[in-house]
Amino acid sequence: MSLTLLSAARDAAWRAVSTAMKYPEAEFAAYAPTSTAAPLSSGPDFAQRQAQIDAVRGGPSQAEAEAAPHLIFEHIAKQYKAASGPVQALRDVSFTVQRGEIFGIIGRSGAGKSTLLRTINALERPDAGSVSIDGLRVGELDEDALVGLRRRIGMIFQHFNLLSAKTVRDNVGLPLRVAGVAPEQIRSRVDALLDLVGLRDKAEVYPAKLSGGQKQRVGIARALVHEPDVLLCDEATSALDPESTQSILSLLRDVSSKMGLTVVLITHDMAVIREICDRVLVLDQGAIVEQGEVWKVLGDPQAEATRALLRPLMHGLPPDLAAQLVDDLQGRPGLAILSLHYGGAQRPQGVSLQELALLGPQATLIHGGLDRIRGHAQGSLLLSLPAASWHAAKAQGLAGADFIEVLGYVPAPVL
Ligand SMILES: Nc1ncnc2c1ncn2[C@@H]1O[C@H](COP(=O)(O)OP(=O)(O)OP(=O)(O)O)[C@@H](O)[C@H]1O
Repeated sequence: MSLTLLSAARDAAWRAVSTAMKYPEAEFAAYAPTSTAAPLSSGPDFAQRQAQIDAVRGGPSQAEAEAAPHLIFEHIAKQYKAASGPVQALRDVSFTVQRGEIFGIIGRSGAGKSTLLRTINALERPDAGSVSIDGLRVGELDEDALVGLRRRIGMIFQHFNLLSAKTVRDNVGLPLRVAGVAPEQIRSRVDALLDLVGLRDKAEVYPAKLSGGQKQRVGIARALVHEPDVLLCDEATSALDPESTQSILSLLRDVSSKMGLTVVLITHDMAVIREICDRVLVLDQGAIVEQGEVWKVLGDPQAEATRALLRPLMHGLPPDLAAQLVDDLQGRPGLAILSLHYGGAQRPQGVSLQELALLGPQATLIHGGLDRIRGHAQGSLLLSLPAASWHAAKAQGLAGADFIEVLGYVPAPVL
């Protein structure tokens, strides 16, 4: 087949893929052939391009490259024109993501998460500001360079976006086939990826016969076919049950560390952030309201939006128990109900029972719990105890807690 014919055949295959998929061509543009690039064999063309640029510029030292952020967002703004008027989806958003980190973006519905995520692979163009990847400004890349860039950025979706008429093997291999990779290379790369995601035995199965978790594993394998160095996850576990969510999150963590992938994920579920992310950024109405290491943000949330998103994870007092405690307090003068809060900053090893013992033998643990986030113990414990022992314990410190809230106290009668 002549070169022109090969290129025309690939164009046709590409058009068939985008039509069959029924979502924007741009989303699958990583599969499209470039007008100038040779068929992809295996090489990371984006990395090569970067290496060439580095060579011309004198190149960063390895230490500099490791310390330099992988992704840089500078003053991103985006406004949509809706029927009801303009919608400001992003406002002056600036942050960085380090190479190899798992970075979470959380916010309520409509906060701007998808818009922000899609600026990374130029599925959305900001009105102002810039996104840089390895020092290259995404907004300045031409179409061919964008195709190269998108091959370095894998993406997985909430609803998996698999082709129902293709087997697992063909779904995973499709981007390579469209990019013109030789069949035997496709086969060996797909086999390796199916091994990685634990689906080798499902290679010839159609998506309809897979569970949600298995479909997302196929989505992950497909996102990794071009050996990307960035993986974008768009609510990747929102359609999954808790058990599948756990297994997909641990697969992502595994893949990220094995392949040195930078992962950027968006979610509205703080449990996902707690489970997998190194750092988190909280978006509210298009603006950053908080960001930092996950254990710090979760242990001491500053913004109301963060607190609202955290509420489902709090070991809060169930309403029926609260009512019972009030009744209980009425008849027990001298009793106090305390909530001991642990933010985790000083406590990588957990909470010592010796410290809790300072509260005395009559202290009763009523409710609560601790989580461990990146080695930091966080949570709260609700206790009842005679106020006198609380005062004694206070004199010796806070029984290990970062702060203690007195929820109720019935003064003892004056004799
Ligand atoms: N194509 C569009 N046209 C008009 N408005 C849009 C468009 N895309 C997004 N928006 C609006 O921009 C705002 C941010 O949307 P975006 O999808 O980025 O938020 P999100 O945090 O991802 O929300 P969700 O969690 O519900 O997916 C919302 O108010 C949304 O309605």
